[in-house]
Amino acid sequence: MARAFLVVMDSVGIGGAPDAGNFFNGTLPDTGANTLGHIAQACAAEQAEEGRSGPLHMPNLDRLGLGAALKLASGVEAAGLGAAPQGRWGAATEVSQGKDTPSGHWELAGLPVPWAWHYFPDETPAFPAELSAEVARLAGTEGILGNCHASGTAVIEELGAEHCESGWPICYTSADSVFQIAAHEEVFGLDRLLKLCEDLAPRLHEMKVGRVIARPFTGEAGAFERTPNRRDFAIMPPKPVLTNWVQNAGGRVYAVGKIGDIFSMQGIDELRKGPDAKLMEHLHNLVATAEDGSLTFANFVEFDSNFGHRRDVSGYARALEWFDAEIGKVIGAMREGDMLVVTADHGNDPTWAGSDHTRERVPVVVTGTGAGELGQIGFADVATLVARHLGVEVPG
Ligand SMILES: O=P(O)(O)O[C@H]1O[C@H](CO)[C@@H](O)[C@H]1O
Ligand SMILES: [Mn+2]
Ligand SMILES: [Mn+2]
Repeated sequence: MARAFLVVMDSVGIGGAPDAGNFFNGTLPDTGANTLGHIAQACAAEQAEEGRSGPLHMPNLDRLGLGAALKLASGVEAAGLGAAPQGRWGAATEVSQGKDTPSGHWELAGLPVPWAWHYFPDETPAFPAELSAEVARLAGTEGILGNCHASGTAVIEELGAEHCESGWPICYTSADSVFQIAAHEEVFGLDRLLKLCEDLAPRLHEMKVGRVIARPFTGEAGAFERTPNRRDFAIMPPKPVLTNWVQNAGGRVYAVGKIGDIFSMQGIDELRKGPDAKLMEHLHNLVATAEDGSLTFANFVEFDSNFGHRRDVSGYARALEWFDAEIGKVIGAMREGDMLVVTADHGNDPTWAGSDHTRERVPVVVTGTGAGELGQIGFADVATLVARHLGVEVPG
């Protein structure tokens, strides 16, 4: 019987989005942004040599059609990519009006976002006065810090010491529809931060802000570090998605990584979390143990959070090469009747300006179901591919 493994490489876009000009990093439109293409080109030009060397080495995903998908999406060819595909492969275009994680994942799971997200303006203060006052009231503080667009690592460096002194939460946003709160795990308290985000979330969801994100950090001034206790309080998907379809048909659904948060646990039987290295162990275990009829839906976030937003090209390339080697082992362990789909949710070109996501097409490479070109498809076609493989009905 069939099993499906749907694996999202967070932010591994392949350029070519037809509406990239409507999305921005600061004042620069995303036109021409190409996460995988620009990384591969930098590697080939020996401009990504920290902790690795030479052309981007991703033989396993490339053999399935990763380089072919890149070329189809954006016309870009790069050394190290472009083998003759042995899997099914295509380039997917998003229709949801958001270049963020929930928009991408919901649409991959069959639900294009049916509303316009609320974004906060790139000015200081970024938040309306009543909202800031409400955050302070819920936190039990006299005010908030930040109140601006920021990179999360830069903002704790800048305001962390003041936060430790005053106890005021650091609130910031980005080009995504997010309200993020950074606070020191010991000084402010982790439970208190999580409670604050949870209490605040309904009000922000009402405004169509996609997520309230707790960003705990630790350490001393000058050496603050974020901890893995981040939590996203995301708006609920307004309709059933792939996870629900599979569950309703009697299949077990495993979520690995951020998938639980992104879908507010809708349609999910079991959640396994951790840093990406741990998530890969979970994926290997699930390939060995998941039941017939099951869906394993995994997100690997560190491409995005550790390297894309940080504009670290070498780091991103190292992560891609590690991931490719691990996926090679996953493929080797697959059984008859298994389908593996590897895709992405948006771009985050580390060679681009700013520190935000980039609007791009994404690769869709599939193994276990023969070879051939899927061509230019939509994100939601991924849900259909998986559902059909599992024999699950696609509503609507
Ligand atoms: O800079 P950091 O805090 O990593 O924030 C990033 O993470 C958010 C959620 O993925 C994005 O919207 C971006 O702001
Ligand atoms: Mn993402
Ligand atoms: Mn991100």
